[in-house]
Amino acid sequence: MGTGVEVKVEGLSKSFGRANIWSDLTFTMPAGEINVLLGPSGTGKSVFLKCLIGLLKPEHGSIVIHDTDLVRTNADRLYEIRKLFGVLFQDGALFGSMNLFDNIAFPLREHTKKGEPEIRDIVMEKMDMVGLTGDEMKLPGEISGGMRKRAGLARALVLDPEIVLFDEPDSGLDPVRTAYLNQLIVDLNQKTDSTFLIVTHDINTAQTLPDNIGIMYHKHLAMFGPRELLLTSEDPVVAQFLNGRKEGPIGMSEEKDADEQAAEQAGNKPAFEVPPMKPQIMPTDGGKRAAQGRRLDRVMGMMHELPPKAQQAITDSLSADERHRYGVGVGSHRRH
Ligand SMILES: Nc1ncnc2c1ncn2[C@@H]1O[C@H](COP(=O)(O)OP(=O)(O)OP(=O)(O)O)[C@@H](O)[C@H]1O
Repeated sequence: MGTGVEVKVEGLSKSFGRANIWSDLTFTMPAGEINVLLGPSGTGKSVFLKCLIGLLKPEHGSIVIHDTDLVRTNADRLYEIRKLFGVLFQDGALFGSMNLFDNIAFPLREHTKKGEPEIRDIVMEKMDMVGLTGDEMKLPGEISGGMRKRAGLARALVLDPEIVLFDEPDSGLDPVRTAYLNQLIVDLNQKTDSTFLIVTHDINTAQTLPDNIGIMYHKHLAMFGPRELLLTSEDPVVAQFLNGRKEGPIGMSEEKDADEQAAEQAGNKPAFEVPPMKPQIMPTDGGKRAAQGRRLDRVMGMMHELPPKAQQAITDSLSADERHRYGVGVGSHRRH
């Protein structure tokens, strides 16, 4: 399996005709980390995923992967770079007439010169990874939505992608299936060390799965950063979205109008307390993901730039060894 790669987005803007979707997106997804992108419906999250894989072209800005700017590169290089991506579409996007084995084998037969014995080994390995061993001969119509997603995930992984994009992997799943899928995503990230970007509307997923969170709002990226920064944020948009509240600047049609906001403020609602952070989902085997170690170095290096609550959340998450290694937490009474 290849390891993940950094994705650096700078000053990215996209319009359709005169309708601007978003402007000036600037953020970096660190190599191998799990990133979640949130935002009200229609803010252009899917459009962003399509820009990443080269299906849409932004008018301004750059997306740099392996020193190549996808926005400006030539068609041959774009074709090569696209092979680094695995994509899990919302419904799994499986071919209805093909059994799961053939669906999952499809990218290998299309894009590689591998022989059938090798293809079989790879398909069986990926089916095992997503817990579908024994279901090779089933048709997509014969299995549950959760299984279709896992089959789509196996197919997204067969070319050993360095970047995996998930478009609402939890849509249409019940909370228990979503919990299993999120655990699977963490375990896969541990195995592959690929860079993951997950678009979701599920708040629990956003609170427990990612290393980093981004929120699209009002045609721009309201905030992107380590989970501790966003999950402790008192920024009205970020806190409203991450806690699924009705009160706040986001309304039914994205933004509340001035009257709605004034009425809310006149109601003298008590100030909203950001609830305590939920712990992040850890790999099943009790080990760590390679990205976790790299991320810790990274966030410890940016501590001084973070607000006190985010700093505290990071300090609280450290093990005794880590506290010792980074020389922090003296005087703190929390123990791990
Ligand atoms: N090819 C296109 N041509 C014109 N407009 C488009 C095109 N694709 C998307 N849009 C518009 O871009 C906007 C953002 O759409 P997008 O599907 O990316 O939103 P989203 O944030 O993914 O929404 P949701 O959370 O509901 O899936 C919408 O207004 C949509 O109509």
